[in-house]
Amino acid sequence: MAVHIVADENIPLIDEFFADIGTITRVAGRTMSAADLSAADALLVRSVTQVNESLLAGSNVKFVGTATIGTDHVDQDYLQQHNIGFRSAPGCNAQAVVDYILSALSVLNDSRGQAFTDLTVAIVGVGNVGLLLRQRLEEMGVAVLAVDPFKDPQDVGELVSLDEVLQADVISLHTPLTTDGEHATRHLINAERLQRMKPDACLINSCRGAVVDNRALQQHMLAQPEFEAILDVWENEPELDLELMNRAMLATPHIAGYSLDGKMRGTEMVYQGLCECFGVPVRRKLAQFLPEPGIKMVTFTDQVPMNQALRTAIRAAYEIRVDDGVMRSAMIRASHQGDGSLRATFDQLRRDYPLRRDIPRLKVAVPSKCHDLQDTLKAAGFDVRAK
Ligand SMILES: NC(=O)c1ccc[n+]([C@@H]2O[C@H](COP(=O)([O-])OP(=O)(O)OC[C@H]3O[C@@H](n4cnc5c(N)ncnc54)[C@H](O)[C@@H]3O)[C@@H](O)[C@H]2O)c1
Ligand SMILES: O=C(O)[C@H](O)[C@H](O)COP(=O)(O)O
Repeated sequence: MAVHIVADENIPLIDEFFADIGTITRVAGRTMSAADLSAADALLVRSVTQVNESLLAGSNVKFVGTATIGTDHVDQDYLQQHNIGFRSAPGCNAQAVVDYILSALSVLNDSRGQAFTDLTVAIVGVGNVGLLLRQRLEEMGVAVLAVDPFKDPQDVGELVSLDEVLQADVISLHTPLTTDGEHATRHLINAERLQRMKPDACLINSCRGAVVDNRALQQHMLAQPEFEAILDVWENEPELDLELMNRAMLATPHIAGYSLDGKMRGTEMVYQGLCECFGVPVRRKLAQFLPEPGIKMVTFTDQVPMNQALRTAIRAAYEIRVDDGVMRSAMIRASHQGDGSLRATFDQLRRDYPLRRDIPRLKVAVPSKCHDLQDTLKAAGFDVRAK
């Protein structure tokens, strides 16, 4: 049976994984409509497509795959009620988000003349991303506080209350966006909780924009000039609050998870789900398509101070300041153009995002006598070679 697949044009390796399963139609994810699905058996999306009754009613879609970690754009109850198979890509780009946070912390440290180990970092949500971040930071010697009402400390390490977490130097958000129940995360960080943070705390949001009340954050930063925000995600994307962007220490267009490795892993995971749903054998594996990294090795030839070596290695793998600079200049240009330019520019920055690889793909050569440096770089996830 040939499966007709409608796929977001921004999902990589669609032909490589799916061409021998059926026919493929690529459409723009942001503007996908019910008309695009008239002949579809399977739908593959990213986070910018709202998958709900108004998209699916009247279609013959039997499987929906989202090549993303987040699932807040998918009405899973509707899928279940209509017997439509579903697969997301849990953890696919967790490593890329952790790399983003490490690069962000290295910039924060530079601006404050601090080392990684001078900070207490709070992690809100200890799932795939939060737990990997916790492991990396703790092994690097950073003090970590974590909160997660749905997790057992036996599985994810010690947990504290949200009140305690708000006292950390850095608060990094890693929850899904949820709107129901006692622990709903929409506006989890609101004016009152911002008030309870240290005046010079740094809030990092790389999960979903609406987990933070963006207006309250902007006002808080106006009143507390020492407070820093590092923002990858924005309330009402692709709308962007330019005022908030201008106040943020680092601003990026929802690309924390955009490593090649993470995106391709996402495609492989939905491919496996689609094969299972349609009873097709799994013939393709990510390793067939993942290229070798361009930068082969970073070499430290002599004793380098720990913080400097960490910063150099992290930024050789991922330099957040480049993404920040590209976004600011594009958005400022767009703000002088007509209606809709900011939205279009936000999406364009994401569509044309340059190639980036995960930290574990970068080899780092360290003199064999520098044991502490070797250990710390391994803890940060690098492929360390003693020489
Ligand atoms: N910016 C990006 O490019 C990017 C990339 C990947 C993921 N994300 C986002 O990051 C989120 C986290 O990713 P993940 O893979 O770790 O998801 P996950 O589902 O594995 O983990 C989320 C964790 O948050 C916890 N949680 C839920 N409500 C909470 C609350 N009120 N307080 C504290 N913890 C709470 C859950 O129990 C869970 O452990 C995703 O949902 C996605 O929206 C963004
Ligand atoms: O949820 C995720 O996996 C990430 O937010 C992902 O990077 C979103 O990317 P998009 O689907 O919007 O391209």
